[in-house]
Order: sequence, then structure tokens, then C-alpha cells
Amino acid sequence: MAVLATDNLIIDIPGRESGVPLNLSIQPGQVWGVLGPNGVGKTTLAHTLAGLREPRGGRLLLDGEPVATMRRRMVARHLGLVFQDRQDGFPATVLETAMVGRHPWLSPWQMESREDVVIAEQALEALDVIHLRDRLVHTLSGGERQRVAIATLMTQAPDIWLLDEPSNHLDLHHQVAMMQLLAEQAHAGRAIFMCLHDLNLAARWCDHLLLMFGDGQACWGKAETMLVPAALEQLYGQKLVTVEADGAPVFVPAR
Ligand SMILES: Nc1ncnc2c1ncn2[C@@H]1O[C@H](COP(=O)(O)OP(=O)(O)OP(=O)(O)O)[C@@H](O)[C@H]1O
Repeated sequence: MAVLATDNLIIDIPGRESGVPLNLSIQPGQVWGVLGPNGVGKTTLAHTLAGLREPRGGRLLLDGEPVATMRRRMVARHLGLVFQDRQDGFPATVLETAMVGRHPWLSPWQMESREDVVIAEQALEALDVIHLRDRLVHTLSGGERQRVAIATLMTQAPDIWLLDEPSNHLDLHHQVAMMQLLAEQAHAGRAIFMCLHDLNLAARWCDHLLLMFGDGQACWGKAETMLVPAALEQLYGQKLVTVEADGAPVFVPAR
């Protein structure tokens, strides 16, 4: 499994001064959460890590090799991204959508095999959308579409999963099921890196956190060292009450 590292990476946010350079090493088996207020640059970072946006400075390295010089097909075998906002450009069924995840593994003239279909079906099963396999994606609810997007990433089966707000639109049960699935993927050796707004999902499921502050500062490390109430209050500009439940801290906004 590959390691994704950033070498003094500075994300490019138009019209804004450069923030602190990021030196991250996203290792197999780790579950990273990115926390920060609206507009701080979480999506920009996810897109930069996926190689879809040029950084303002620094480099992105996959197993020590600059991603900028790698072929996209090879990058897509190692890295996959679930976008926060998706446009379903043309009418496609749920199964056809998930099958897009196999493209990095097929040559341009190669048809999908039965094995590829089985991989996609297993992913749809895991995300509880297999019963929708023949439905057109644009007819799905927001939560169903979100689960199809994660199933598509699972079908792609990259080493490093980048997810922008994966809990968007999901009900409580499906949020927990999704986080459990991500934890299982990490346990199997993949690396998970996700932007989250839910502090409590992050506190419960992430073993590493990156905090991005509005003034361009950032800090990162093991979750237990990052979940400091004063730092989180500064992060969101919001007073918090901290309680412990089920062995994990729970953060509640103070009134
Ligand atoms: N193409 C662009 N041109 C100008 N500004 C942009 C562009 N794309 C993003 N931005 C700005 O960059 C900043 C960071 O945006 P980004 O989407 O990365 O934030 P975020 O932390 O993911 O926010 P949210 O929590 O609201 O999803 C925002 O202020 C946004 O308006």
C-alpha cells in the first residue's frame, strides 16, 4: 500500500495569503480527519491531494515519487476522491456509475469482466445500495447518491481514499455504517483522509487529525493530541462543553 506525503505543500486559495506549509505523511492503516471552519480550504486541500489542483508551493509525493510526474491512470490506482458536490452529467444507472471505478484498472479498449461487475456489486452491497443497482442515479435521494459515490470509490479500490464530507446527506445509521466501513478499509491497510464537519464523528473514528484555522495556521498529529477543547473552540470560534461517552470525548456547543 502506498504512502501519500506532502513536502512543504501550500494549497492555492485565490486572493489569500499562503498558509502554513503542510508536511503530512498519510500512512497505510491510518484514518485522518480534516477539521476547520467553512471556507478554510478543506476541499481545496482534498483536490490538491488528489492531484486535481496545482499547489501554490511544495510537492505531493506518492511512495516518494512526485504525483505531478505520474500518469493519471497510475495515480487513480493509488488515489481516489469522493467529491463534496457532484453533477451527474449523463443518465447512468447505479451499477454503471459504480463501474466507472474500474476504469483505472482497464486498458482503453478493454471491456469490464464479470470480476469487475462482482467487485462493483460487492461495493454496492457494502454501502446498502445494491437494491438500487438498476435505478438511474439522478432519481436517487441525496443520501443514496452519497452512498453510491462511496461505493464507486470502493469499486476503484485505491490505496488512499480521499473523501470530502462523506457523511453529507447520510442518516445517523448510515453515517455510523460508513465510518465503520472506512475503519475496516484502514484495518485492511488502506489510508483514509476525509474532511468532516462533525467533530464527534472525527473524535470517535479518526486516529489522526489535521486542524485548519482561518488565519492559515494548521496543526496535525494523533487525534488524542489534537482533541484539545481550547484548540477546537479556537478552530470554530465556538464555546464547547466536553463530556465523555462510550470511551470517547463528545463535544457539545455551549449555549
Ligand atoms: N475557483 C475559485 N476562485 C476563487 N475562490 C475560490 C475558488 N475555489 C475556492 N475558492 C475559495 O477558497 C476558499 C476555500 O474553499 P474550500 O471549498 O476549499 O473551503 P472548505 O474549507 O472546504 O469550506 P466548506 O467547509 O464550506 O466546504 C473559500 O473562501 C472559497 O470561496
